[in-house]
Amino acid sequence: MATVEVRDLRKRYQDFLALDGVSLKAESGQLVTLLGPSGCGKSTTLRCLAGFLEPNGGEITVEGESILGVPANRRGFGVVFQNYALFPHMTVAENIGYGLKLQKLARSEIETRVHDVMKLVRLTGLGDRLPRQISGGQQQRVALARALVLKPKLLLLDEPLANLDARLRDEVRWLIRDLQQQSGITAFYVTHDQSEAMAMSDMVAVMKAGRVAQFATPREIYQKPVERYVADFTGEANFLPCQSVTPLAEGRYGITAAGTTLELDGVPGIEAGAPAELLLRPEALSLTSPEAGTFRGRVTKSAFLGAALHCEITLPGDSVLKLSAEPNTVVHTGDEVGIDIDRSHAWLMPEVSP
Ligand SMILES: Nc1ncnc2c1ncn2[C@@H]1O[C@H](COP(=O)(O)OP(=O)(O)OP(=O)(O)O)[C@@H](O)[C@H]1O
Repeated sequence: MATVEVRDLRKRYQDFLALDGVSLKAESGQLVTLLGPSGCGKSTTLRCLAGFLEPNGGEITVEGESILGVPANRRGFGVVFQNYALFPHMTVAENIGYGLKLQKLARSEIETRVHDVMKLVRLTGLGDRLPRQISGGQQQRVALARALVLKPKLLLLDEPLANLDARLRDEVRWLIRDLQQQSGITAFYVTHDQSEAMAMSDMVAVMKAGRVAQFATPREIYQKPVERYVADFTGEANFLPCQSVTPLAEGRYGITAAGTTLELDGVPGIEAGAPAELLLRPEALSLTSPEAGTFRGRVTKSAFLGAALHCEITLPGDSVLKLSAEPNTVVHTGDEVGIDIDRSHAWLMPEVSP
């Protein structure tokens, strides 16, 4: 169990600044996800944590003690990567027990621990197979077992599900989360998959070009993003430009958007008249009659998707809202409709340059 803190981490590759002041913290027993598009610095951050890369600035502490300068093999961390890197000539059990053998533990203890961890990751019965004789999902579970058997202080996972098909991803994802929670181990998890991040994490760091755009719980990241970049990266989103913004209280605003005046919550500190936009997640929107809606617009697209009817409504000023309606709703292209919004799911954000 360990509290891990990363403060103002900087890493330069030749003249390219890959990390430009990354700060985040994992409380003991938490799973913290680094989420972001390719190239934003997720793996670089994880490699600095693992000790494979030396940062150019900043600090990493475990239980308040700096670990910079401690070699990777002395950190006591478990590492699982997307390419499992199993030893091809060793059996599953030998792969899992390899680290314990290096620690020169007694054979009987190695056997017990390997047996226990194989049960935990549901590999019982496969101990004598070679890596090429088991499936991709099973190989990834071997990699996980190999890390867990060492009872690491910290588990570092870099896109561990990337090579698995959709069904296996789901299965291994829940297995990782279950094991991490049961063992109470602190973990950092790298992914570019938003749903994976939302489902598994205690905290999410959304990364943008070598920085952390927002560090918060999955719920906060989704419902209260600090800017469009975060909102876009964490799920379906509609954005409506605001014509006027008036701060009413800390984090509370009066706004006008698409001809409608509203009062709602948003990112604290937006100034009167500053450029701002309204985030409306699809589930915040429902169709109603033109007279009853918060907004009024015309249906420009509708498609039956089975569980829902997907609709696109164009508002005055040409903004488009996408929403899911009840599947038996009858609407036609060109119909005038009203849109009701659930204010608790509407959120005002400052317009930030990309
Ligand atoms: N050894 C290196 N030399 C030079 N540039 C590098 C090196 N490793 C990474 N970079 C660059 O640093 C940036 C961050 O890379 P990093 O691997 O941390 O990104 P990432 O968010 O993990 O991306 P991905 O999801 O594609 O793995 C990228 O622009 C990458 O091209």
